[in-house]
Amino acid sequence: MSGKKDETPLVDLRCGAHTYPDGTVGMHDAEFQVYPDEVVALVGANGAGKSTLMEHLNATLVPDDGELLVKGTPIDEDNKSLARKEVGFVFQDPDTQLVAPTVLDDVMFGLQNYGVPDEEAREKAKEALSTVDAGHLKDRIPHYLSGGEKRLVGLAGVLVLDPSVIVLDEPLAGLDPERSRLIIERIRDVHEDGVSVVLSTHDLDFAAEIADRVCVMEDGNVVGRGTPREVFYNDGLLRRANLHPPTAVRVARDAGVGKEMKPVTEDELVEVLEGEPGLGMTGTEVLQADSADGGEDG
Ligand SMILES: Nc1ncnc2c1ncn2[C@@H]1O[C@H](COP(=O)(O)OP(=O)(O)OP(=O)(O)O)[C@@H](O)[C@H]1O
Repeated sequence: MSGKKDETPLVDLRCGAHTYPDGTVGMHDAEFQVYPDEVVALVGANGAGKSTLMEHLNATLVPDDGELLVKGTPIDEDNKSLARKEVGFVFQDPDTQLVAPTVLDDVMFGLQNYGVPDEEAREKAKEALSTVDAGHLKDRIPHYLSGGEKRLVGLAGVLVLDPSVIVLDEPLAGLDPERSRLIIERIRDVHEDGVSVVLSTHDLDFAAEIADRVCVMEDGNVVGRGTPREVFYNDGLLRRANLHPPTAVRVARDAGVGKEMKPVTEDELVEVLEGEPGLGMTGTEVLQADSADGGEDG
């Protein structure tokens, strides 16, 4: 398990239950913490409760019973703005977030809501856009941007508020490999700048590559958590949650290697395979052969 437990969490959610207005229980008996300086991946099958949990982290949703603490402060009706300020949410559907006539106006919007004067807001918004390599988009109409561009602008709109935590719902959904790579790099930059990141994903290769901790959800509950190595080599847990292990785990097993190191990423797998005498293929060749076979996705 990750050694974060002694630190005070930035966000501490205890949710007895969350019931939607139509009576569907979206989440129950769940606890979830976000610690300083970490990337947490939330994984689980469709309908497992990932979005429901994430929307509790900035008090967009509130538990029927339970509580949310942000930096140790309990959040209630009167101080939800603290949760919104500290925990920035980047929606899966970027159109939900982009409302202003231009990209720059959009990124300025949150700051103006907090009473930041226009000129200062404009400068900060430009800075946030360049942080995510989207400065060139500032005069565009948000609605007409590509999916990847919208995702970057959504990220800038959240970063400009200087949050402690950003929450990204399926940040790679619908993106081509190049755009995905760009978003992954930006997430890494944000993390290096000291912001903790929570993201949900169906792509376990991505989770293995980016996360310090992985939390597994099933049927509205967090049923397992640990480092990527702990979670992705836990067959019983993955089966229970209807998940398939990441590519590196499957290939290592098929090749009968890596029992000590337990590779979870492509780079770790290559390292293991290249150290393996008499394999007959380099690590890269094995990976190519796996993808030519149409290696099943997580
Ligand atoms: N607005 C809503 N009204 C009623 N039920 C909802 C609502 N939103 C989600 N649910 C239900 O809550 C449960 C958890 O849904 P949630 O969207 O949190 O899952 P998820 O893990 O994010 O799924 P996916 O991977 O498909 O996005 C599901 O049974 C879903 O049908």
